[in-house]
Formats: sequence, structure tokens, C-alpha cells
Amino acid sequence: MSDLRWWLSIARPYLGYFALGILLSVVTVSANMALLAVSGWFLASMAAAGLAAADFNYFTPAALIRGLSIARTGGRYLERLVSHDATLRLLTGLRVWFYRQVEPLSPQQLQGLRSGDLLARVRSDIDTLDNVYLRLLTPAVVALICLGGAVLVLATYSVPVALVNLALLVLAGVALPALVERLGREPGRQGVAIAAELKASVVDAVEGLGELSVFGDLPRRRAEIHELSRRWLAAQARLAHLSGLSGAGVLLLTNLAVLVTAWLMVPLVQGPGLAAVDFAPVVLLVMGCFEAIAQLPGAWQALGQLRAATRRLRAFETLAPNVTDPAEPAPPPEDDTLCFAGVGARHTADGPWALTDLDLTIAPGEHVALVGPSGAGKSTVTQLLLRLMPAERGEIRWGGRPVEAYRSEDLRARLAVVPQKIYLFHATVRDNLLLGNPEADEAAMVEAARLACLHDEILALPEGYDTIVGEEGLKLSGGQIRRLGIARALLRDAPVVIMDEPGEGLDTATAARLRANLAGYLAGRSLLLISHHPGWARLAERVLLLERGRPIASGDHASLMRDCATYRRLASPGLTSPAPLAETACDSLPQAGGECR
Ligand SMILES: Nc1ncnc2c1ncn2[C@@H]1O[C@H](COP(=O)(O)OP(=O)(O)OP(=O)(O)O)[C@@H](O)[C@H]1O
Repeated sequence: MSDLRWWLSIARPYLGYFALGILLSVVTVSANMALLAVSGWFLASMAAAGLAAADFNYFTPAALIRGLSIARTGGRYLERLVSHDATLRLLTGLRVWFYRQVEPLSPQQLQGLRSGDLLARVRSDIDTLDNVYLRLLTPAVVALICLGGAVLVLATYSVPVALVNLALLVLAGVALPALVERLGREPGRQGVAIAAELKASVVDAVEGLGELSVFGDLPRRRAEIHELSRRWLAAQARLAHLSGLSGAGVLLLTNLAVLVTAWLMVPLVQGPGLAAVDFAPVVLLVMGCFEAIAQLPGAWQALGQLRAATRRLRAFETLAPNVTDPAEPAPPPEDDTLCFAGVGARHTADGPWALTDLDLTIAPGEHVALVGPSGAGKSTVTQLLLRLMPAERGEIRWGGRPVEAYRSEDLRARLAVVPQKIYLFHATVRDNLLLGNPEADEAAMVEAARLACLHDEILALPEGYDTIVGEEGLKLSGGQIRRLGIARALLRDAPVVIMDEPGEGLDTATAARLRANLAGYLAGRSLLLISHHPGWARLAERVLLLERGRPIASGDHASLMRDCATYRRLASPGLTSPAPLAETACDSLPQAGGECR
């Protein structure tokens, strides 16, 4: 019930449309039932008049029958029009609700969900909820109103006939579907869960097709997907079986109702109370009633699916965004001094610390490199600055204020980021570049590509800047993807630049050309360079060495090469320190300590 209430709260703006749709449905179903009854009465009366050679005014009932036929057809047409319109509006409402839940969540919070699962929630779960109106609410309300009316009409002929039919209608429309729903709950729940898993597995396998083929894991994956499909089909088959049984049960009860009604009516029409012509309309009205409940079993089944889909979607309500904007944000910073004071951060609430005791100040225009082995916590610093995760300990200040004082969007607008993993959209080179700055003109875009040493290679592509790069940049080399990511960031023209492993996948000559170009571009901008290779650290005036989430030394590249064995090892992997250089304990070296001023 609480699920239905939640659904109603989302559907509130469209309830007027739903009410109109239901009203039109009531008109259609009542017209259909009345048409059956009046036609029965009309035929019986005509036959009786013919047998008795009596006069009979057939104009009025004929007009009534025509009127009811028009009401049924017109009502059905208008009902479809209104309910489809209402359904599409509701779909919009549900999608907007879902995006509102997902949008503030950070990538970390969503990473527990596989992309296929997220897709399943956006598509099938929302579509299931979208069906609530057509498959659940409308049949239930229409049955309640129309059948209530029909039973009252039956009672005017015979109370026992009305009561017997009421009991049989409750059996066919409520008890039987409720039983079927109960029996179908488990396969229904399994069906929704397996369908989501199947979608996620297929998306996963298609995305990793290359790896699966190379490592020969394709047959195992295929078998897994096959098994999931088999289980999904088995769940569907069980549901179909139940639905078939329920259909048969309703049909059986319909025939029983007709038989019992006929059996009860025969003595009544032979007596003084009712005329013989009353027999046909009553029996036909009973048939009409059972026709009207035909959709109720489906409504009960929809109830089970609604529960499962609602639970999966509402799971997002409990995920509070890990970074929220203040109610009264400070204006965007004018000074780009960045300061980390005693910062500690974790990616999950109970996980290990990715960063501890980070003290670092970057003055506007200063270039600082974070160097450290894999897993040292370098990329975590970027995520903190991008406000994708909060600092659990210490404080991060930007322009003298804690970052929590600003809107995340305002801070991100001052950042150009080359992330460690560059995502390219299945779009043209131009579109992917302009993501950095959609307002940029052609000249600025070409200049950014030149600075990233990519312009000539783009021109060599079949359609130059208009070449589609393929999914995740499939048609480009790893080094080209990286430089496209760099060009995209340069195009942003932001005062603070973060580059995470900009040299990854580049040959020595290209990397040297790129470094030379970047040196010019970066003059006057702040730079936070992240690399586990000190070669790139030459771009920075100051280097901070991180190990296991802790800063262990700072200085310029040359002094660290001279004094810090850990740094030397990173600079020349595979080489042990030459004998004359002592294994200096790096954490005894000067560090960038202190508080934010
Ligand atoms: N999304 C995440 N969820 C949980 N733990 C994470 C997540 N991202 C990183 N970590 C953990 O946080 C620690 C620091 O990771 P981080 O990516 O900052 O290291 P890094 O120095 O950038 O490494 P690399 O050079 O390999 O990119 C690691 O122990 C890592 O396992």
C-alpha cells in the first residue's frame, strides 16, 4: 500500500488526466454491459410481441441500442486517447524522479550497480510503474463502479440472483486473482531480478567482448547468459501457466454464474413477479459483468510487479548524495589558492583510508606534482577537488573558504581535468573535443588539438574532425585517446588544471613535444599533475611524494632524485639505487606541512 501511495505522490500532477481516463472507461464498460442487456431485452420483447401478434414500439429501444453502441465506441476511442496521454506524462514524471535521485550521487555511489542493471532500472522498472495506471488502477476502479451498479440493477430483478452473482464476481475478480498473485509472487520477483541480471551480464559481455575472446572465456560467459535466459524463461513460463489457469478459472466461474442465474430466473419468470422477457437481459447482464472483470487478474499480477519494480527504484531514495551543495552557497572563488590541511578520505564508509594527513597548498599559478606508486592516493586528491567525495578528516579550502561553502558546479567550472581514464562518447572527434567547452570556436578547438600534438593525426582520419570515434574511442589508439582527453581539457580554458597521468601510452618523443607545448599553455595557471612517473614531474616546481595515502616527502624533482630513494626507484623502475646514494628515509625530508592560511 505504501508503494501505491508513493506512486500516487509521483502521479499527483497527472491525476486529473487519470480521473478523466477512468471516467471514460466507466462510460465504455457500462455502455457495453447496458448494450448487452438492452439488446437481450429488445430481442426477447420483439419475439414475444411477434408470438402474441401485438404492437411493439421498437424505435425507442433501437435508438437506445444505437446510442449505447456509439457511447461504447466513442468512449473507447476517447479513453485510449486520454489514458495514453496520461501514461506518457507519467512516464516523464517517473523518469524525472529517477534522474533526480541518481544525478546527485557520485560515480562511487553508483559503481555498486552494473551499467546494465542501471539501464534495466531506467527502462523496464520505470515501464512497469508506468503500467500501474493502465493495468492496475483503471481495471480495479472501473470494475468496482460498473459491477457495483450492475449488481444493484440485478437486485431490482431478484435479490438472490444479485447476491449469488456478487459472490461469484468476488470469487472470480478478487479471490482467484489474489491466489494466483500469491502463487506468482515468487516467480514474478525472480523474473524481475533475473531479467536485470541478464541485461547486466549481456551488456558486460558485449563491452568486454575483446577480452573474453582473447582470454578464451567466451564459452563460459555464453553458458552463463544461456543459463540466466533459461531461468528467466522458466519464471516467465510459471507466470504464463498461472495466468492461463486463472483465465480458465474465470471462464469456468462465468459459465457457472450464467447457469446459476438461468436456474434461479426460470421459476421467477414463470411466476407473477417477472415477465418472460426479463430472462434474457438478466442473463446477458451477468455475462457483461464477467467480461468487465476480465482484466482484474492482470491487475493483481501488475501489483506484484509493481512491488518488485518499486522496491528496486526506491532503493535510490536511501542513497544520500555523499556531497551536497550548501543552502546558501558562497559566490565562486576569485582566488584559486588551494589548500589541503590534515585531509583524510575514504572511498567507502568502512573501507581503508585512501588518504591520511595530507597537507598541501597550491598557490595560484603554481605547478605541483603528486607522485607515488599505484594506490598511493593520487587520484583520490582529484576526486576531492572535483567534489565527487568529501574529506572525512581535515579541511580543503579554495580561495580561503572551505570547499563545502561553494556549489560544486562553481568549483568544477574553474577546473580542467584530464582524468586517468578518459571516456570518449560514440560521437565525432569534434563533439568529443567540444565537450570541454561547447562554446569554443573552430580556431580554439584546432589550437587545443595542436597543443595536445593531435591535430595532424586528426586530419589523417577519414573524415578529420568529423570522424566518429566509435564506442569509448574504439577507432583511436590509446595514446590518441589520451591526447584527445588532454585537448578537451585545454579547450576548457580554466585557471586550475588537473592532469592524471597525461603521459600514459605516449612514446618518448610525443611525450617530450607535449610537455613542451603544455609548459607554455600552463604559464599563469595552477597545475596539479598526477603521475607515478617522475619524468613528468619536471613540469612542476614542487613535487609531493605519496605512499600508502600519506605524504612522505616534498621538494623539487632534482632534490628528490638526489635525496629520496623511493622517488629514485619510481623514476627508474627496475633499477636499484646505486651504491653511493644512501637509502634516505624520505619521511625525514621536509614536507609541505602547515595549516591553510
Ligand atoms: N572507488 C573506489 N572504491 C573503493 N576504493 C577505492 C576506490 N578508488 C580508489 N580506491 C582505493 O583508494 C586507494 C587510493 O587509490 P587512488 O586511485 O587514489 O590511487 P592512485 O595513487 O591514483 O593509484 P594509481 O596510480 O594506480 O591510479 C587505493 O587503495 C584504492 O584501492
